Amino acid sequence: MNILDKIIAHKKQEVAQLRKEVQVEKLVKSPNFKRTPLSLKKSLLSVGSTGIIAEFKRQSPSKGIINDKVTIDEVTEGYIKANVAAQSILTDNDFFGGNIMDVLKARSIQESTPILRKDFIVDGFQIVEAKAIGADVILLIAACLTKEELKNYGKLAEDLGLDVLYEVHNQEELDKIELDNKIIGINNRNLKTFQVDLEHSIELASQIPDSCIKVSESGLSDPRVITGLKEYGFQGFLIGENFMKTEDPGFSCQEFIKQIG
Ligand SMILES: O=P(O)(O)OC[C@@H](O)[C@@H](O)c1c[nH]c2ccccc12
Repeated sequence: MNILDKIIAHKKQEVAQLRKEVQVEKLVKSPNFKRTPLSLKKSLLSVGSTGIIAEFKRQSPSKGIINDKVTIDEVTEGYIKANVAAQSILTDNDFFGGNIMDVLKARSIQESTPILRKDFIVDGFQIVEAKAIGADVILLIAACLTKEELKNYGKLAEDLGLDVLYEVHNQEELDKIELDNKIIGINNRNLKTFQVDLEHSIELASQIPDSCIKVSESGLSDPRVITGLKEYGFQGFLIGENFMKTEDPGFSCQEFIKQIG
């Protein structure tokens, strides 16, 4: 079994258990559920957007512990100061060391910048939960969902006012998505092998219509690469480890953004 299959199998059990413990009605009553989510699309398209989606990630299956010292509060403040287009926060605990409290805390600190709840969505419950914890955007990973699931979960998110980042790694996955006005993230990292390949992403980008926003994800650590990717029509850049592996991720992000210009 590859790591992605393992994570998904685990996630399905986790959500089944959660569904027994938490009533959807309770989520709907939470204060954050009433807010109007911020739009990732708008943020990425706004004039002068840095395009950087900066991630809070303590650990990962491919890298082990990345940073277990910094707090979500200080990193959120640093990323906001750096003028990121959005924040991405991992909420998977078993493989990435995250939790939903991180999103709740970040939301209580900032109300200006979209928050992506980064998890492996396998159930509509997680989408309702995303809204309840104050997230603005969810991730749908094409590698682990069927065409119907992508459509139905996309629709549920949209009905709740949440934006969706659809993640693909190859043509087969891209073919599962209805490509109109969507935000498409091309993951440079193969989630099954952890191999990172930028070339492959650039090729795939040419298969995405202009009505979509293109986001390049993973393995980005050189500001010059961002400038290059912009020429291929990318408007968003999801960066985690390059910031998180430093002592002060917020500061690293500020310096990085200064270098893109
Ligand atoms: O840390 P990196 O290499 O900059 O990558 C960030 C982000 O793209 C990566 O964490 C990611 C992309 N898609 C995912 C899906 C699940 C968990 C994590 C991810």
